[in-house]
Amino acid sequence: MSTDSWALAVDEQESTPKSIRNSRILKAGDAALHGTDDDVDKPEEEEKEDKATQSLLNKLIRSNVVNNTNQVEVLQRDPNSPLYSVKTFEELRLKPQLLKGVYEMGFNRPSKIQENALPMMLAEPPQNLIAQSQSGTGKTAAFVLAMLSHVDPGLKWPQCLCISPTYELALQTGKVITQMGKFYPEVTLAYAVRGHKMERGVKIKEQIVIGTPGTVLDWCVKLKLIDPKKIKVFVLDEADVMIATQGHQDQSIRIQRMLAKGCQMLLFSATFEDSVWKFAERVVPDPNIIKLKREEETLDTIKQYYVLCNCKEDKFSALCNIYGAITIAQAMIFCHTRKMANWLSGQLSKEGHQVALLSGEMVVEQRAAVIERFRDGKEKVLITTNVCARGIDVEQVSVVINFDLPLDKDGNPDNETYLHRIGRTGRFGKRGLAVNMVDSQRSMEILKTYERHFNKKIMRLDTDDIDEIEKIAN
Ligand SMILES: Nc1ncnc2c1ncn2[C@@H]1O[C@H](COP(=O)(O)OP(=O)(O)OP(=O)(O)O)[C@@H](O)[C@H]1O
Repeated sequence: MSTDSWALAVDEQESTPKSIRNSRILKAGDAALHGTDDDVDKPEEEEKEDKATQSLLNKLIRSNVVNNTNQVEVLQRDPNSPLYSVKTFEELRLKPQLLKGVYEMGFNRPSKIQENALPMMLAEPPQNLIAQSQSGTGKTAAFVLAMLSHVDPGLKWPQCLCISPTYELALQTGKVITQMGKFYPEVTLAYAVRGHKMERGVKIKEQIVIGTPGTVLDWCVKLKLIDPKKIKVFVLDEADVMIATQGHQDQSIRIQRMLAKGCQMLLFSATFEDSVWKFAERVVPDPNIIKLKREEETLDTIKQYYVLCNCKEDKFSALCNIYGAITIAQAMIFCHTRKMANWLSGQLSKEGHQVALLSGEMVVEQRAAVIERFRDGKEKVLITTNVCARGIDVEQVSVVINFDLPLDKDGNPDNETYLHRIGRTGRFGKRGLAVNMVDSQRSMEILKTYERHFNKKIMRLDTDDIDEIEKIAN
């Protein structure tokens, strides 16, 4: 392929993801918010949610590191070399300006993955690393610290190169670099992302470059702004999201092939399915590997009930009875379609509830704002559909209402989603309450499937009996 044609292809690939490109700011009164669009009663599963949007959303709403009580699994390239792990940032002998930056960010001690990953990344001679752990466990902060540590501020050319799957994700990582490097102003950062137009042959003085694969490739090959041979640290972030975008995998490999032999290669991913693993092995030769398993969710501490209803109005009055009988600090209510979520939101608002609605047509920043307000307790009820809530943990919610039972795209039971909606990980082992609204023979069958699959009794609740409802709160 000629340079120009791949550059064109790259521009196409790097155009904003659909969900963001089609975005507009919604105002109260907008049809889209109130469900008069033709497509609003389609199950949201039919709308493709891209991984990058989900990842960005998680970053935007996360204010703290995710705790994890699982053991970190470390596979060393050289099993005979000692395995270092650190419990404090001091042990890493960071430059004082960086240590100050770390503390200024409110980090007191390394997160679980950082305990092992940081000594490995900062070791001399440099070691390659593939690291996998769920979103929010501190991977970004770890590689940002590694990049900042390896930079020689006296040299005015790119020395660290980080590629991210999208423009927005690159900007988020850039923010972390700026924050952590706050007391290290000699180190500067350039963004190789669409829209940042550069003349051919201009020399880049910034020591760290963060960008998307297409533009980075452009900057290395076509415009010759970066000399790949001078890169000391190469980071490939969000590998699982990267390979979900067509073309990014090949571009990443092309970039990697241009780097010097001694360049340190680091790859991070939240998940590790086979395709990610194959890609990781191509990008990172002779790697050390660190894995941190996700904490398992369980239904052990959840009391599960079902309510028999005939129609949505019935479900709504059952919900009102529950609200009338017990005090609910915060609840999440799941609906199958956007139309249903809109309707319910309207009904509950009329009853005087403070309701937050998370809806598929909102842009990512709007969704993050809704979740943030709910997380801060500004609204007590969050109504959502599957797609919007997938992968998002709102930890303090103790009551979950399945206004519609979760179904997969073929209308069959979806055990994983059921577990994720109502389950809790060990550390949030607080007692929870889940109420399922059953409105047909079919939904009863689906409920029974969940009961059998998890081998946990789902009890009937008569919402016309206030005394009975009161009991479930105890
Ligand atoms: N050692 C630490 N102590 C306290 N907070 C931390 C620590 N490391 C990271 N954090 C914070 O935890 C959150 C998640 O960290 P980070 O973004 O690095 O995780 P991640 O695994 O890269 O997840 P994601 O891919 O979703 O960004 C951020 O708000 C970050 O500032």
